[in-house]
Amino acid sequence: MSVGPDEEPLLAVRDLEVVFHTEREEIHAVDGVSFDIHEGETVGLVGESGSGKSVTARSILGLVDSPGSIEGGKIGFRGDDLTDDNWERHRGDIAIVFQDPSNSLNPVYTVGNQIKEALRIHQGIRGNEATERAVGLLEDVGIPDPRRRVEEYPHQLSGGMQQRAVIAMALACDPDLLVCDEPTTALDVTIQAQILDLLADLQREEDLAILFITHDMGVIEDATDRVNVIYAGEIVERAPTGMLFSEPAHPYTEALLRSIPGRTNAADRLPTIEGEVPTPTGQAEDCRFAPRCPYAFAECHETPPEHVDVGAERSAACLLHEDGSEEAAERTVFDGSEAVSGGDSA
Ligand SMILES: Nc1ncnc2c1ncn2[C@@H]1O[C@H](COP(=O)(O)OP(=O)(O)OP(=O)(O)O)[C@@H](O)[C@H]1O
Ligand code: NI
Repeated sequence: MSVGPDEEPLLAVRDLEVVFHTEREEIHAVDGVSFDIHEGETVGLVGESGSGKSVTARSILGLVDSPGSIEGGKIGFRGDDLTDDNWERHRGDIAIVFQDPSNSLNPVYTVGNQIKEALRIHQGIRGNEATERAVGLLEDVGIPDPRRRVEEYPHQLSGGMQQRAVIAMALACDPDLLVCDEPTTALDVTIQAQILDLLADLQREEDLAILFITHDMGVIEDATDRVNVIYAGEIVERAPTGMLFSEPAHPYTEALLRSIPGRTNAADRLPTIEGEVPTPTGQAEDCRFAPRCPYAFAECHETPPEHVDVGAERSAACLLHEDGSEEAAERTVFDGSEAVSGGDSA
C-alpha cells in the first residue's frame, strides 16, 4: 500500500509475528501484521476481543512476556529495527497508556512523584524544576488545581483524573509516539469523550503520533485519521477513516460497522457479530473470517487472501476484491469503479 507522502514513516511494522507457546498449543496471536504510522497522525487498530490488538501494542514497546515472543518481522522506528533489541535505545520515545489507569499508577507514591520519576529518567530533570514541570503537565492534561493534585495519591483521584495523570506521565517521557490501548474503555461515556478530546488536543499541540487501539468503531470514527482492522492476528483492511466508514471494503469491517448501536434501522440490534474470533494456532490456510462471513464462497475456505489495493491508500485482504474473480464483480461489497482496479491477480 502506498501511504500518503514519500516521507519515511515514524513507525513501520512489517510482517510482525508473535507466538505464545502454551502447554496445549502455539497461538499465533499476531500473524504477519504490517502497518505504518507517520509523524503527527492518529492511526487506529480496531477489532474484536482476542484479535491481537494488545499483543501488537506490547510488541511495539518490547513488552511481550513469556510464553510469548516476537518470532518474525520488523518494527522500524526512526531508522532502527526495534526487534533487534533497540527498545532501550528508544525508551521514552514511545509511551503507552493502558485501559485501566490504576494499573499504571503506583498507589504508594504521589502522582507528582511518579511524574517526576519519569522526568528524571527520560529527560534528566530533577528537583524544583521537575516539580514545576509536573504541575505544568497536570495542567496540560486538564487536571484542575494541579498544585494540590501533584501532592495527592492516585486513590484521591477519580478514574478519569487518574487516566489524565497517566497521560501526563506518558508525556513526561516527551514521546514521539503514544500507544493508547483502549484508554477510555474503563471510563464512563462523558469522561471517555473528554479523554478523547484531550488526546486530540495533545496531538495537535505536541505533534504526537498516536496508535489508537479499541474495539469501538465509534471511537475510531472520532479519534483516528487512518484505520487498520485486525481479525484473528491479521490486518484485513486498511483505509483512511472516512472511507472505511463510507465504503467498507472487507466484510468484517462491514460487520463491525453494523454492530455500532444506532447505525442500523433495527434500534435494539445486538452490538455484536455472531460467532467468535478463532484462535490462530497455525499458518493461515483459509480466510479466518470465512466461517462468519455472509459473502464467503468455496475458495474462501481454501486460500488465505492477500491484501489487494481497493483504492488510494486502501487495501483489503478478501477474495471479493481479487482482480479477475467472478464473484468480485458480482458480489463486491465495495461499491465503485476503483474497487477492483489495483489488484494483483493471483
Ligand atoms: N499471556 C498469554 N498467553 C497465551 N496466549 C495469549 C497471552 N496473551 C495473549 N494471548 C493470545 O493472544 C490473543 C490476542 O490477545 P490480545 O490481548 O492481543 O487481544 P486484544 O485484541 O487486545 O483483545 P481485547 O479487546 O480483549 O483486549 C488472545 O486471544 C490469546 O489467544
Ligand atoms: Ni487488548
